[in-house]
Amino acid sequence: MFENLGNKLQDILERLQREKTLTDTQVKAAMREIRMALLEADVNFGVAKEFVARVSEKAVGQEVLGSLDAGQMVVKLVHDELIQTLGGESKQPVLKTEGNVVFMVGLQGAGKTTSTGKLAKFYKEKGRRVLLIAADTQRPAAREQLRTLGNQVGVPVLEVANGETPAQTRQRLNEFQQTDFRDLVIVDTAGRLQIDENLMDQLADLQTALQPTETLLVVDAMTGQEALSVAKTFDERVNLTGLIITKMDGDARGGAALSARFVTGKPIYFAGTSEKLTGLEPFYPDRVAGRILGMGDVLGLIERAQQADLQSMETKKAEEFDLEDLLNQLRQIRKMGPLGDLIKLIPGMSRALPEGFSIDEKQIHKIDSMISSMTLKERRNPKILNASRRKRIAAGAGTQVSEINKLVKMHEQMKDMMKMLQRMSGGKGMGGMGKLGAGMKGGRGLQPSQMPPKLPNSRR
Ligand SMILES: Nc1nc2c(ncn2[C@@H]2O[C@H](COP(=O)(O)OP(=O)(O)OP(=O)(O)O)[C@@H](O)[C@H]2O)c(=O)[nH]1
Repeated sequence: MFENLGNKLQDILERLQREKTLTDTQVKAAMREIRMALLEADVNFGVAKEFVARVSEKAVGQEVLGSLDAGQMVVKLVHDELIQTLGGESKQPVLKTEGNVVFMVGLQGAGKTTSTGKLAKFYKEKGRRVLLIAADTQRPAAREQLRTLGNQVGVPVLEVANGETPAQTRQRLNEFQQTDFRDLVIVDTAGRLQIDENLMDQLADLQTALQPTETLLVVDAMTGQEALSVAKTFDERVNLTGLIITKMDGDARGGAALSARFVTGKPIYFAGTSEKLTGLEPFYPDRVAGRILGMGDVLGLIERAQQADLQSMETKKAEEFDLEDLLNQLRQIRKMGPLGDLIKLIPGMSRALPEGFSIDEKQIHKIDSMISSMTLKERRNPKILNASRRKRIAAGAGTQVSEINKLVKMHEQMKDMMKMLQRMSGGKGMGGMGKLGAGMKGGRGLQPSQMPPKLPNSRR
């Protein structure tokens, strides 16, 4: 997601940065290109127009033209404007101590049921007592899907029976609460392929009965900004409070996320980043803007590392990090999401990597079998592997010698990455990184003032 847009914006901005000073004509030309790049990424026309108008206006107002670091100032303006377009400050549902009811609405296939399961996991891990309600009576399989997700997360699921009235559902919820009190109830409602009156009536009735404190529209990023066209109708009938954008891990162009705030007027609370239950992240406009401009997302990386509970990394020094550790960590990291995504969170990496770069998950399996075919001594110091050992290990793992060579190289790169992270944590290992994250304005991400001085070098 955002890869094409990011590359284009970075190219335009890099060109500006190479100039000593900027003329009015240069800035205007760049703004036209930015607008084109946004439109090609399927961003709403009005959003693209306003985006460029605001950056241009500020560029004039701040007397960028003629100033010495004009290019860098434009980068900052674009970065700031991206943050604003994505919603400005990160917003999250405000939960009370008890009595929280979250309604999940959206079109069929948007990812409602999956996101309901993910939210249950997210909040359960925050100490909430969650109950799920499977209210999708249109599609019996959806109730079964939610039951399975509930089992996986370890939260109960109350299933709405066919023909049950909203008042009866309320009654059953009250009875449930008396025997097994829950402070957060998440309701997976019925979806349709298209908006239909009957569905809206049903949702509105259920809403009146259950009185949700949050009503979240789930939208599919792969559908592009078109996915947002339903928001108005949903909002008119059930008063949306926020959005969840799913399938941000796909190759969607970014139009939905970038247009969402402008088109719907609602904040994006969460982004779905995989099919797995762990694939849900609170949405941070500043971090996403940083990723689009190739500035990475160090805080996102730290959070994932912490969640993966990378115990040995806490104490290991980068130089000591060997293939045995890599094997253990890979098994942990795989729980956290695709490695290709993690690497792109490192500042500068999205530009440094070859176009279309991705890590095949099968590749990770292969790495696992390659390391498993080595002796402990070799895992500790892979540089001792001579040609014949590399050949035998490759055969044992069902792969080529070139793959073993790549693995040894990747190990070195990982050590470099760790060195960088450890330097940032003041040499305290990954354990210290949490303190760094917490120290950064409530861990909300890099602020514009903390931007790297230049955009990372392109693939020149
Ligand atoms: N890659 C990816 N796939 C997702 C994500 N969220 C949901 N999906 C997939 O999208 C498909 C549809 O998801 P569901 O949760 O069944 O959709 P729904 O909106 O509940 O659909 P109905 O119950 O039919 O209304 C499933 O295959 C999910 O695994 C995501 O963030 N990333």
